[in-house]
Amino acid sequence: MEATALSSGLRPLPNPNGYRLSRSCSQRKSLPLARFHSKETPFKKPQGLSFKTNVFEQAHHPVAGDLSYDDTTRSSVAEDKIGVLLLNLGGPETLNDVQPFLYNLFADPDIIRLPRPFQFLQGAIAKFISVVRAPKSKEGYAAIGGGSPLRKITDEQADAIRLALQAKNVSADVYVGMRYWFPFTEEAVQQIKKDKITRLVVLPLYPQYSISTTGSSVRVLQDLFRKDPYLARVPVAIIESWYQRRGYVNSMADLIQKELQTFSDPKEVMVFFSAHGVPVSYVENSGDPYQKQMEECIDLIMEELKSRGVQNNHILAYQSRVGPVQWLKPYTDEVLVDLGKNGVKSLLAVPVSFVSEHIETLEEIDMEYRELALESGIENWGRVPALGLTPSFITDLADAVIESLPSAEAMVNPSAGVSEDSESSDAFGYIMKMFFGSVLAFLLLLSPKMFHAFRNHLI
Ligand SMILES: C=CC1=C(C)c2cc3[nH]c(cc4nc(cc5[nH]c(cc1n2)c(C)c5CCC(=O)O)C(CCC(=O)O)=C4C)c(C)c3C=C
Ligand SMILES: [Fe+2]
Repeated sequence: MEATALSSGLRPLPNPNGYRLSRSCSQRKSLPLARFHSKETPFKKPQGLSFKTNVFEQAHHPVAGDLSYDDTTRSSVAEDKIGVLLLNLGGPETLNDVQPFLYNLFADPDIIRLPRPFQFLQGAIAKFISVVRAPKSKEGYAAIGGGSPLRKITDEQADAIRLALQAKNVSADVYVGMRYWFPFTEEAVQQIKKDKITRLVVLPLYPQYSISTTGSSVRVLQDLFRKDPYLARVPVAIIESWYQRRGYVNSMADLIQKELQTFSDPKEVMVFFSAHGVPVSYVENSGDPYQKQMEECIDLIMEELKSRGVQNNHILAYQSRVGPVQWLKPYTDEVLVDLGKNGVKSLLAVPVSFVSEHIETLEEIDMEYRELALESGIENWGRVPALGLTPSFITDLADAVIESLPSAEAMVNPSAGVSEDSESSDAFGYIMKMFFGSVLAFLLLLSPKMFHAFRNHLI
């Protein structure tokens, strides 16, 4: 997989709604995919690539928490002003934010992937889907208190990582950059520049890499860095995935082991890993490593539990599908029904693709799936909390940051210079796109199948 140079050919887009617009798909160049790693094919750091690192080599570090700055970093790093940028999805903070948040999400060309000739319709399609889906989404957010807890939790995680780094003699400013809501990645990057950070570690809060999550956020970041002469020269390391780190695996195993004890007969409990899905085409056509990494992640957690004498049966299924395409299978709702039919009586749900509580744990798992499971014959239901501020987990993320510091490299080769925006703004083109886009959106709106597919989780 190569780290393709991305053009920074961005221009400001008109913003009729007053909220954030993603750039249009037509401005997009090919996405540099993550370096993948597996047990069979150990990851090797590619020669000559910049702006990415991978902590596979440190994945089997013996004990989380025993690293300190002096152990691993070169002396030149000591003079740096270190920044850590946590990347996350973001979530609507009020019900009024839901539709614009959904708009930002569906306007992302890494979420709705249109064939090139149709890419100019991205904005109109995003508008259509966000308007159609908003009522259903609002119901979900209303059920969990009127908004997403993601910002608050991520801010707390940022603070905890800062303190964990401090305890290891690393002084760092920790920033939060969200992809689809406040504080946006762009805001975080502006602050990083203002604070004159001279070495940056980028830590996406997704254990497994997907084009739709880490890939999308990193693409935005690369565009921002390549456009700015100061940022282009800041050494940056990106920790692309960290599901294989001992600290993460052990922390997950701790949570599962603890929760199993709440059942009257822990040995009989089916451990049910529920991961956020992605469309199958991501994996099969675009090489998204998400499914493979997810399966490896589950294996590692189960191996760890086994080594502790915990031998429960387990299963992995995928939740939260949207729209009229095939998503990774098996689907969580279908598996729950089958397990109930097949006589499983006790089930422990484990959210595994995300490290904070959010709408899909608090509403989809705790409410929708719990109800479905109980209706299907499952009698005893439990759910493992998201890792959140679990100390062993936070300490391990701090270790991952420290380990990656020496490998940070500038985004842009100084001799190559910084690319400038090349596309001039074209008002006529924009009006034409909006006109045809609106016509298409209107036609889509008239299609009951499309309406239904985007309004509900299920097709
Ligand atoms: C690893 C995690 C995630 C992947 C992969 C992912 C892919 C993905 N998501 C959508 C559509 C939606 N996601 C929504 C919310 C949402 N998604 C994730 C994580 C992943 N998404 C999280 C943590 C959240 C919740 C944020 C919060 O507010 O708490 C939503 C909005 C909620 C809803 O209406 O259901 C949508 C829509 C797609 C299409 C996709 C892959 C292509
Ligand atoms: Fe999602």
